[in-house]
Order: sequence, then C-alpha cells, then structure tokens
Amino acid sequence: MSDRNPGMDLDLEWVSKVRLNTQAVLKRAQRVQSRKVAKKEWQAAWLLKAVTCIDLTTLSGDDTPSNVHRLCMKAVQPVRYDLLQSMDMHDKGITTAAVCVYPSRVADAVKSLKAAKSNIPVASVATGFPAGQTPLKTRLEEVRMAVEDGATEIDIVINRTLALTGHWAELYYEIQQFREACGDAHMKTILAVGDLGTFTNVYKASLVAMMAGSDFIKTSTGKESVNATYPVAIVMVRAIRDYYLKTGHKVGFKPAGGIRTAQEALVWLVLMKEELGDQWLTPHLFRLGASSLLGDIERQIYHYVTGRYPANHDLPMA
Ligand SMILES: O=C[C@H](O)COP(=O)(O)O
Repeated sequence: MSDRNPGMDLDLEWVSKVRLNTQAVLKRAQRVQSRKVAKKEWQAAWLLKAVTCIDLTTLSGDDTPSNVHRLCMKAVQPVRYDLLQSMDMHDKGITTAAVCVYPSRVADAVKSLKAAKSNIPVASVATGFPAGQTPLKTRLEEVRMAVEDGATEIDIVINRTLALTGHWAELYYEIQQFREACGDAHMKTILAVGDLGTFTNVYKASLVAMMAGSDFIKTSTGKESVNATYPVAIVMVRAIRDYYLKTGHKVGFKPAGGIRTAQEALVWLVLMKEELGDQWLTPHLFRLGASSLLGDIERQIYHYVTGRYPANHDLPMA
C-alpha cells in the first residue's frame, strides 16, 4: 500500500458547498463506457493488471475454513500456470491484491496464506458489515479483533443513518475512531452508495471519509440493490482528485459489488487512467472488490492464449 492518508480537520464549509451537475456526470460515465478497449496482447496485459488489483472476496453466510482456503490458493495462483508461461509472465509473481473475508474467517485466511508462504494481505470487512447497524462499541471491537487475528486491511462500512440525516461531523468522528482502531492496518471505507440517494451525498460522504483518514474509499458492500456503477465512480474519483489537490494525499479507490466480467474490469481501468492517471493504476491505489470476476478474466486469457474458450474442466479452479 502507498503512504497512508493522515486525514485532516473536518472542513464542514467544504462539505456544505458541494454541488454536482448530474447530467455532466452521466455523460462522462457514458463516454468512459463507450471507449474502445485494448485488443489482443494489449488486452491480455490489461487483464493481468486487473488481476493484480483484485480483492478476491468471499462474503457468504456459508463460508467455511475450506472454501476460504480454496479462495486463498486461487489468490496465490490466480491464472493457470501454463497460461502465464505462454505469455512469459509465469515468473512475475502475479497474485491478486488481497483476499477479503468476514472477520470470523480472517484467522483461516491468514493460516492458509502462511502455509502457502504467501504475503498476500488479508482484508476483513467490519463495523457491522453490511448494514453498519450495530452499536459503535461493537463496531470498534470488531475492527480490533480482525486486526488481532491478522487482517492488515479493514473494509469498514459507514453509518448510513448519519449520512442520510446530514450528521457529517458525527460520521467524521466515527470514521476517525475506526481508523484509530485499525492501527497499522489500512482502512478502506465503504460508502454503500446505493443507500445514499444522491450524487451530492456520495461526494460529501467521500470527502468526510477522506478527511477522517481513510486510505481507500470503496463504493459498496455488494449487498445493496445498486452497487458499483460508473456514474457514482466518477463522483468518487473526482472527490479523490479534489482531496489530493487540496492536501497532497493520494486516497485509493475500490469499486465493489456486481463486477463480474473481464470487459467491466477493462472499463474500470480506463476510468481510473482517464480520471486519475497512471499513478492510480496500481494495487496501492486501486482495487476491484469481486467474488466472481476472476473466473471470466481467466477465461478471456485462456482464449487469448489458445484461440478457443475453455470448457469447465479446463479451468476447474476458476
Ligand atoms: O467487497 C466486495 C463485494 O462484496 C463483492 O461483491 P460481489 O460478490 O458482487 O462481487
């Protein structure tokens, strides 16, 4: 991860002045989506870049040590070895950026990755994920316990009640406390944009989260009815850019929820490149939170290497 964002004093004047042009945001998002994406070897290279930015996720009620172990093994070898070999990329240490699990599964993931001699970070969701509707004391304790179990990245969810009722100062102080509870673990703050109602609220929540010291801002939990969309991303990355121009601190961006195809991954990379520039195109500042994206990326890479699409048995771990 890059240098941490230390945050800044809450600037309520900045927050209250926010006005957004919805039509302009929608138009910009449409333009990004209609960009021609790279083909052939360039596409394969971009897809491998996307792989290195994935927070490979499982957040299910039926998660067990064994499916978390399988997830970890996939994170360590995200693309079949012989496919990487054909691209001369087998010795480049390609792994996903992190694995992301519920707090109760952190110890399992740490154990599996340690056994595989991998230093892929374990990210834990926390603070009453996904709704964030548990008492503050419990939410803080959950962060501390995940860190104690070995998580080095914590994906907190914000209290949407505070955002929806305009209690920005209270939201700022809560997020500051989460940041403190994280200690050295990097903090990604999930805004749950599908619950926030307006682009203006999304921009304000982004600012408040960054002012309170978030290392990343993340769109969604994957459990809202609307998750990562390109228009919302435009709003969030512009908040990241404005915060950077004002403070000199780079905050990362993590779209998450419903990202399933290689084509979508390419659009996300284009969006980052065009809005924030190449310096944001690294796992230190960009993550794709996804539980089922990697399978399609591996499928497309298989097609690039062999000229045909795989049968299920060709990619049994996908
Ligand atoms: O944080 C990541 C999301 O929960 C993943 O959502 P997904 O299962 O729709 O890919």
